[in-house]
Amino acid sequence: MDNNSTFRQLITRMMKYWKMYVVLLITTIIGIVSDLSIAWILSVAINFAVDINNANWTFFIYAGLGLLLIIGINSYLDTYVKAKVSLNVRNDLRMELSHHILRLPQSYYDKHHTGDILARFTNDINSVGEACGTTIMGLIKNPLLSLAAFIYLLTIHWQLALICITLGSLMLVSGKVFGKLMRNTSDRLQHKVGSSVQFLQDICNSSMVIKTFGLEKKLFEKYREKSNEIVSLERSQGIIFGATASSSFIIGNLTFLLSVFMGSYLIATGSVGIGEMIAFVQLMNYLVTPFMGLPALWAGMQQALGGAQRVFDVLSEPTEKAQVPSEGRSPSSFKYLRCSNISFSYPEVKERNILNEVTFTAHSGQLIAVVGASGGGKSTLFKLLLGFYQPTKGNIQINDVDINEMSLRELRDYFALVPQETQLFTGTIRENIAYGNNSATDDDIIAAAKQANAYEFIIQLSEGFDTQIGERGSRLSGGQRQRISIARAIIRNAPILLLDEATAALDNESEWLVQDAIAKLMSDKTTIVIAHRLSTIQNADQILVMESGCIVERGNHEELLALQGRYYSLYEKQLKNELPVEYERTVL
Ligand SMILES: Nc1ncnc2c1ncn2[C@@H]1O[C@H](COP(=O)(O)OP(=O)(O)OP(=O)(O)O)[C@@H](O)[C@H]1O
Repeated sequence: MDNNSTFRQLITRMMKYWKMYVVLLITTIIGIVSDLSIAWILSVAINFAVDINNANWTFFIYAGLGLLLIIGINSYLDTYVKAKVSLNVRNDLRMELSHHILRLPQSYYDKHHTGDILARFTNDINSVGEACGTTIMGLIKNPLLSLAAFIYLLTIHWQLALICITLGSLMLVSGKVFGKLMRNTSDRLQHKVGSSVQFLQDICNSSMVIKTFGLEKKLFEKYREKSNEIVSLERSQGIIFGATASSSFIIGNLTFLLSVFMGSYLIATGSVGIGEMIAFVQLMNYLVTPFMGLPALWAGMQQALGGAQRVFDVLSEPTEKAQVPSEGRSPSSFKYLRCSNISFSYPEVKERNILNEVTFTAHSGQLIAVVGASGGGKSTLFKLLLGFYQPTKGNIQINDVDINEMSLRELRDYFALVPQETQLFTGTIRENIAYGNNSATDDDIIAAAKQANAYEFIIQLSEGFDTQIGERGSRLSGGQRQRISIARAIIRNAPILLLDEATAALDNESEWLVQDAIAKLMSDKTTIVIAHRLSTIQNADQILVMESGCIVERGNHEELLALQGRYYSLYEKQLKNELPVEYERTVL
């Protein structure tokens, strides 16, 4: 995305507040007229002072006081509206970005670090907001003020005005050069800041591993390196800002001094009066100061455009497939799910097939177990069922409908998911269970908690269902987290349960509670389970053994044992020293 297109996109968002910008244009014009009026009043006052008999002091005092009042009100309005427009644009971008990222495909999250997305939400949006208020209005006001001052100067002494404007324009050249440098540095800086936020996020998410493995020193050194890179870029930015400011200062003040010297000469030769000359000097101030500010404003704008580009880059990422209009199919009428010859490779590694000609059918009420070595493609199969990715070959049907013909919402309404790593949200237990079903009542939440064997521990907590569970449920034990996750799936009451069995071992009591909760959840549901403990799936109607993306064996427990193949050796290896535990379920 180039600068122009980024700017166009930004303007589109700003135009929503065109009325505020009209107010700002008016306050800008009033500001400019007030500034020039001060110069005019100065010249009149000095002339009065020189020619005391002609003085109309009453007019002078009223004009001065009136002007001060106008400037005061105008500057309040100007500052307030600029702040308001900034915060509105910031808020709109935050809303737009959050709405968009919630709809981005899973492939986006597989590719991007969340820290990077968070940096766009904070640093980038803030700098864009600033640019939409103070910076852009400065870029409009400064040239206008300079132009108005210049025109006024022309009326006083046009030759002198032309000399001054020629010198002053040199500042624009410096602004252009330094603005470009600033944009480059700021892009690199934003990138580094994003990467350091990612790193910090990883640190915060892994505090227990860091402490246990004694990684504090190593990670601190790594962070120091990242921080040093940021410091070095910020230093470059400081140098560019400094060079911009000092070149503007030198050129501006040279122009100013020149005008003072030449003005003194003109007074001495009687070409202009003292009043006019004072006005001239004041006007030079209005000509030069805005000019001096322009390069820094321009650099700030470039920096903000860099941030805006990073925000728009995310916004231009395509969201999940366009919603197919819902046919009103009801998940409760579920009869079967069929995968027919599905193959799949991830977009980044197209040449590697993760799933190969996978075919199976799950009829209503059945328990299908998927087992096999790590990396065999079991979780990928779930991602396809949930419509996170599309198969590269073959199709998936629910009842008689290809899932591609359903809206994603319609498709996902068929499923409840219990992921391997419980994904809970910061908030209360009540909120976390209720995420499973928007229309859940308090009674539903309590019933789900009871069914998930979570009720007992919840009511023992001081705040009960209103207990805050901490970041991703960090204030709960592993087993408690799993039971909340199961309660969330229970309350969803979807016909198909996708269960990715947790690999983390729990103590016997906790393990029993979790397995009992899962068994209750599975009763009267169609369940597809990724099983890591073969002891839990001996009741399964069909067990699919996956290896390198292919189903290499299928059948029930007894049939597969009798085959004496892959499943048999897995079972032998795993169950030699394990007590068999089975999920009990009610088959419809
Ligand atoms: N987003 C991704 N992009 C590219 N490759 C991926 C992605 N996710 C998984 N893979 C690869 O796909 C293969 C199958 O992964 P998958 O997670 O489906 O295996 P699995 O059978 O569920 O493993 P486990 O039992 O360890 O959870 C692996 O080799 C993995 O490296």
